[in-house]
Amino acid sequence: MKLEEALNIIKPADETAMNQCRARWDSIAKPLHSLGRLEDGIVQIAGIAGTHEVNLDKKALVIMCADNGVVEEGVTQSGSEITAIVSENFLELNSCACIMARTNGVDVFPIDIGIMRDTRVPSKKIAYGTKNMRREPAMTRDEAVLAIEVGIETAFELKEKGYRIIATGEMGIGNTTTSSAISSVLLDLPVETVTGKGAGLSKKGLERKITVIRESIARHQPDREDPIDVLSKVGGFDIAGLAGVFIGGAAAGIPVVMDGFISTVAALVAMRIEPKVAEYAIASHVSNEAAGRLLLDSVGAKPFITCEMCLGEGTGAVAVFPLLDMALAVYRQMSTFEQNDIEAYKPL
Ligand SMILES: Cc1cc2ncn([C@H]3O[C@H](COP(=O)(O)O)[C@@H](O)[C@H]3O)c2cc1C
Ligand SMILES: O=C(O)c1cccnc1
Repeated sequence: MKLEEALNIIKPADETAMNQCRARWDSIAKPLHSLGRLEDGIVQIAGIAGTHEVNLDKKALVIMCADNGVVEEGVTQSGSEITAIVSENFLELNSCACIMARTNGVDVFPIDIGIMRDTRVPSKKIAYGTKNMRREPAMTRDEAVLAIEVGIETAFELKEKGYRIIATGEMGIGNTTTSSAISSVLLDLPVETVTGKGAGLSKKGLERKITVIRESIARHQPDREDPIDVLSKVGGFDIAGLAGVFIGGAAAGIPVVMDGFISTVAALVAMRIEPKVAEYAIASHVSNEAAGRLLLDSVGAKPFITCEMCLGEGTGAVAVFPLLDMALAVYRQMSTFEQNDIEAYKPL
């Protein structure tokens, strides 16, 4: 599906379903709103799915895998070759996110959207890695749109297969550099405020990373009002693909869970392209990366957990599934005030 077409079919979340869901929570024999954000999460999902009969039986984790040309500037501790190795490990479920997913009955879908070599990972490759953004734009505008459309297509495919919720993850050495560049431009914040150590860097390495991001932004002058311009000049295929998953989820009526720093940057890009996407994106945790909290605040999303995680791959997104499952079990099974012959609390 084309980007324009997807944007055109995004509807606001279903108010009736949300009100019915809220009424059910308020009828359950417990203090009002005492499961806090867990209740809000189920209400949000009801609005997205368009029914108060929330069902999260089938869950997917999409991991967009891609390389970043800017790695040749020494902004990471490990080399680009790690992207392909870790991405192929996803196929054997041999990664932190995959093990967490398997523990929770979540199916994993890694996608090679731009790894720099051919891999065994199912391919929707746009190119063999992006260009080095310090020297030239990371990708063309057409490539950025194509990568977004890969994500849109993926969300629709998963909906078609019966999945009820999608967790987002990524694998791409160098993608905290691109994420910081996008954050700095879209949030209009100094590079040093939104840049951290990523998968690990010395103090000197962090200084170099900040300089490289500053130089890349100065060279290309991405237009803050045009998120696709920003994505194509200083972004990556993984982030573009995930932005597409957020847009596709909104268009298909399926909730999409943000993971940490990189995934939330992708959600921010998607929301800047179409603000209605925010209603379909669910926060999970607060990344320990420098801009983790800042980004969540900027997209107006409240996380369920704070575990000081900063791993990526979708680990944080998958970590909230057991919480949502427990909330949903209470929502479905718990008896009401009326059944217990207790006078209901009145909403204030
Ligand atoms: C072995 C390994 C496994 C990973 N799994 C996720 N990441 C995480 O680290 C990368 C971003 O950090 P940076 O921008 O510093 O490269 C991403 O691939 C992210 O998913 C990993 C990183 C490594 C090294
Ligand atoms: O929060 C994240 O997503 C993250 C942070 C550092 C490295 N990789 C991922």
